[in-house]
This record gives sequence, structure tokens and C-alpha cells, in this order.
Amino acid sequence: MSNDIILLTVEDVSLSFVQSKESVVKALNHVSFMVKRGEIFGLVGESGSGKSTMGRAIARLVRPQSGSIRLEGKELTRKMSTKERKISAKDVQMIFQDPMSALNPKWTVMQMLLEPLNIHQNSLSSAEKQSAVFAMMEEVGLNPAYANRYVHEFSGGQRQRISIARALMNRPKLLICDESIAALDLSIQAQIVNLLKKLRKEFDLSMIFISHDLAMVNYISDRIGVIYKGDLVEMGDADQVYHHPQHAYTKSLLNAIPKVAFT
Ligand SMILES: Nc1ncnc2c1ncn2[C@@H]1O[C@H](COP(=O)(O)OP(=O)(O)OP(=O)(O)O)[C@@H](O)[C@H]1O
Repeated sequence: MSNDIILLTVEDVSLSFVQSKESVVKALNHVSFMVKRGEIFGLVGESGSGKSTMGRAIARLVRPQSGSIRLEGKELTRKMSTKERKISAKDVQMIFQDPMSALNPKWTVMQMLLEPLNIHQNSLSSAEKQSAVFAMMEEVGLNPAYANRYVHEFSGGQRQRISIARALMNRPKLLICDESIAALDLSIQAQIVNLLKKLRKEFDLSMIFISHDLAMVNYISDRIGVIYKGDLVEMGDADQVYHHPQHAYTKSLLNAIPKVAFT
């Protein structure tokens, strides 16, 4: 980690989904944590614990009923003008389990990676944008010669590399990875996680790595937060949480996950 500057502050965030008059799901319950610049913060919990909702709230895809989410001191939960929204969308990017959800099957890789530049980098010439795309393809381990291929021509791991490249085109400050490797084979998972670690260093990027897999979260993260039924029940340095869990829920997560590849 490059320094101790705080990038993201999540303070006392609560968020409920009203499903019907009788049914309200409390997805987040007074959650607080912070992420430093250049840090990878792992958010772990079983399905339905509220991890994705936390990530989506930071990416401004859902709005908490109460609490504060600040990026470099700027409140993200407040109403924003179109211009402010555009800037905030550039700073926080999110990648998902299924890269196809964010990738247009009718576009080539070049078109997909040019789009973020066309939105945010109007001062660049076409040639500069194209060379930025080639450079980013190399960064994420894709052969630039494949720039004119379509997404369906790539494997699952390569598609996730494309979505990482797209997310990084405008140099965000924070990348939220929501179960981004869960659907991949174990060996490919390792490649993508190692790529994320490399990119974090090269781009001085902060990340929130969301996963149900505590072993994987420990492998990639500097610190870990454990979330259970919307409550952040434990938080600490990755090794501390992984090797000396304090909360019964963390211990049960640890027991439930086969610890083969990433210990
Ligand atoms: N848009 C929504 N409308 C209603 N309820 C929702 C919505 N999104 C999430 N929930 C509910 O909020 C709770 C937390 O869901 P969330 O997706 O954040 O959990 P998760 O830990 O990310 O689980 P998973 O890994 O299965 O996505 C769950 O009970 C879920 O059913």
C-alpha cells in the first residue's frame, strides 16, 4: 500500500429494500469502514448478507436511507448534478461476476474500450484514444491484435480482462469487484486475482473485493470486513481475520470454505 491517505469513508450506512407492505429487507445495518488509497479491502459474507448492496451503494446504483459515503471527503449519497454524476462515475467503477452484463456483444473490444474515453476524454485525438486502448489491452494481458474481435470470441477469463480494461480506461480511484471471479475455473481465478494485484500497484488503485470466499479474499486483501445479515461483524488486517477470527460467523465461514489453493 502506497500510503495511509483515506480514499473512501463509509459511515453508519443503513439500507432497506421494501419488497411489500409486510416485507422489508434490511440489507445494510449501520455499516462503517474506510478504504485507504492503494488498499484492497475485502468484503466477505455468504449469499444475501448485503455485500453487493454495499458495493452498489458506493457505486451510486442504490441509495442508502441513512449514513454517509464519502470519496476523498465528497459525499456520494447526496443528489448530484449531471456533471457531478459524470465525474463521480469516472472515479468509482464496478465489475461483476458476469462480464457480459457490462459488455455489448455487438461491439468489438476496441469499440467497448473507446466508449469510456469518448465520454470522459474529449481532448484526446482518435489516434491517442486508439493507442490508449492498445496499451490498456496489454496491461490486462490481452493481445492488442484482437482489438477487432467480439466478446463471444473470448474465453470467460479473457472477457473478465476486457471488463477490467473497460473499467480502468478512465483511471478510476476505486474499483469494486463484485464476485468478479466466482464463475471462473480456479486456475483462471488465480490469474485474474494476480492481475488485479498488479494493476492496483501500477494504477495506485484502491479496490473493494467482494466475495463469499474467505480464502480468496484473504489472498488478495490488505484488510477484510465480514458482513452478516447486513451487519459488519468483524474487521481487521487480512491475516488477523483469516488466522485469528474473533466472530463466530467468521469462524463458520472459515470452516465452510475448502482452503486448498490460496492459503
Ligand atoms: N433490488 C432489491 N430489491 C429487494 N431486495 C433486494 C434487492 N437487492 C438485494 N436485496 C435483498 O437484500 C439482501 C442483501 O442482498 P445482497 O445482494 O446485497 O447480498 P449479497 O451478500 O451480495 O449476496 P449475493 O452474493 O447472493 O448477491 C438480500 O436479502 C437480498 O434479497
